[in-house]
Amino acid sequence: MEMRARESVNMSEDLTGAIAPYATALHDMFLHSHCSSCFSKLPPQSTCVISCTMCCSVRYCCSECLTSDLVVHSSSGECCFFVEHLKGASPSYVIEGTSDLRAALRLLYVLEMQGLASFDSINHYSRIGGLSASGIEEALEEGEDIAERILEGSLLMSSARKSRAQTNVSFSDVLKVERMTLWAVITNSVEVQLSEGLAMGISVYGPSFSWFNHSCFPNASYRFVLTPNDEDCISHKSKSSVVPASKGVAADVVKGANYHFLNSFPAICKYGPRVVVRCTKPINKGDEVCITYIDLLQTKEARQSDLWLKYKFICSCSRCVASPEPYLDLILNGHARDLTKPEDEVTAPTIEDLDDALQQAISEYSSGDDAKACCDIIESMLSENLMRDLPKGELLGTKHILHPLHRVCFTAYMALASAYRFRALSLKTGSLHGEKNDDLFRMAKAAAAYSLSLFFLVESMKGDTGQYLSEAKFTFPSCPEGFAKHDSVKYNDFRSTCERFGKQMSSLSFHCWSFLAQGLPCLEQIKNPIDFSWLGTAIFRSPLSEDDYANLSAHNPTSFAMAPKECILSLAIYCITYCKYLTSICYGPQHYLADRAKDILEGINILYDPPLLA
Ligand SMILES: C[S@@+](CC[C@H](N)C(=O)[O-])C[C@H]1O[C@@H](n2cnc3c(N)ncnc32)[C@H](O)[C@@H]1O
Repeated sequence: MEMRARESVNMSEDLTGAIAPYATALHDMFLHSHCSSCFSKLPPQSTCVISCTMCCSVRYCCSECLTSDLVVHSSSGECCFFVEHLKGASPSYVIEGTSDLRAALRLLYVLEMQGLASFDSINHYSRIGGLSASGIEEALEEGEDIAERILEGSLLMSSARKSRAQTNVSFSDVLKVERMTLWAVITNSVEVQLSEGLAMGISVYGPSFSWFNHSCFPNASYRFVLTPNDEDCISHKSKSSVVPASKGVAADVVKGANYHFLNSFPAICKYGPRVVVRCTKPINKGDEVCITYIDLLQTKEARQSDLWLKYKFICSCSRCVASPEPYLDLILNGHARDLTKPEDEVTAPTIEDLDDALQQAISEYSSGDDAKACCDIIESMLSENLMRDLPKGELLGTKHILHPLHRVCFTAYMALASAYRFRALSLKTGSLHGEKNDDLFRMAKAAAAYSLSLFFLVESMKGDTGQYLSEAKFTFPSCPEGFAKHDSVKYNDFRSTCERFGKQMSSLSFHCWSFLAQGLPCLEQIKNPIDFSWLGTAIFRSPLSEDDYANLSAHNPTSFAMAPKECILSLAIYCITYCKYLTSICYGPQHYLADRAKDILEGINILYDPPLLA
């Protein structure tokens, strides 16, 4: 099954209304801090918070949430699972959490109540409640962690369902239904990210969301909204702009799964996160609408491996089948590196070694909060291996050479920008005197420098847009503020705004780069963050014309009118404004990120007289 546009749509329009979930489950770590019905944060020590008296494992923010959820919680077997069966679960369930299993218990219960968990649909179509459960045989045959999770999870589900309290529903003795439901949850559920930016739990939606396929070059995104608190963010769209379609034999499934019936399904989850799909590119009538299931800034190999590991399918989207490989993938593969170094200096295993070291540093940082150790490890790795502006002779003795545009660099910059920001924030919470103040400034400066490197790395990946950064002027008062107010942005507006933004960023960065990179050995090697000409013309088309470069170079940082401090402030303003613009395109102008950007910009404006924002 797939979803196609019923009509032509502009970029940044909601394609669906707010779709209610079939089943949701908070991740284990949020069970005590968030409401299991509506996912909202529970007020600390509030007398209004109510727990399930049987298992004491789930909590609710109010009696309405308790009433709306308690039947599903107890009748699905989730309550019994907490009381009797969790202690029998293997360490993998205890460590990785039980949200998939609990969502599967809940899903199976609601489908059974609607008569939608039929053996026919499961056996003939490999579907349950219209949701695809294909790939389960491959998952079980491979016998890896995922197979263990399905086998053990379905046993736990079955025993919890058998010991649940009163139920009139007859359920099967065999484990097939439990297995299929758990697999349908694993492959159709989405991580719910709300305003905290954390993944709070998972949600499974019906066909109106679950039939959107994946593409590594998607034309739609999705956002979550909580009702009734998030009324502003809810899409009031009455008629969906997408319709289900099917290819070949799957045509039977539309009839079998009975889409219209499934979508008139009463909202079992009265509250809980709704999902809204929004287009991020102009879409023509009849085009397939796709979202992404994975991180797209990865090589084709890594993307395919992610999709296989989690969903057991091989992606056949336009980016994956393109020949020759798209420029973005060439860069992510690090193929560009062979332009300036001896071929045998970079071999796959050395890159893998660096990748392993990098992943280890990142996981130590994310699990142990040791941001300093993470920065030290990654920076020494980059300093030793980065090949930038080094005389050719020096390359010969180097064991590993890392191209600055290699994906390892990309991940390293991302981790460093985050770790330095974390360190700056941690210092900010302490007292701000003497050296601490200097440290805070150094950390914030380093975070900005790595974020900027990241920005230019990403810019350089847009090789197909050629003269991307040239031409237009970007003056702050006329920047995308106006566009962001509208729900729908025209593609040409978007392109010209991006061009203006890129041009202005290049110019400002050129003038404050040496100041930002000072004291960071791996960035000090990069003399000019916007000059990627050393990649060679075969792969890289310069973002700026030779005249542009000449004009920029004519001003050296000392003769440039703006002091680095002012440059950095302007850079920050452009970035936040741009972030607000992109957020409004992908998630709508009411999204919490757009609000946060607005607050920061207003905060900056208050400090200036006359105001920076006209
Ligand atoms: C959430 S469902 C999407 C709807 C699905 N096509 C259906 O018929 O119900 C996910 C499944 O769709 C298929 N799928 C999604 N995107 C795909 C892609 N880009 N290439 C191949 N198969 C894809 C895979 O079988 C995957 O497990």
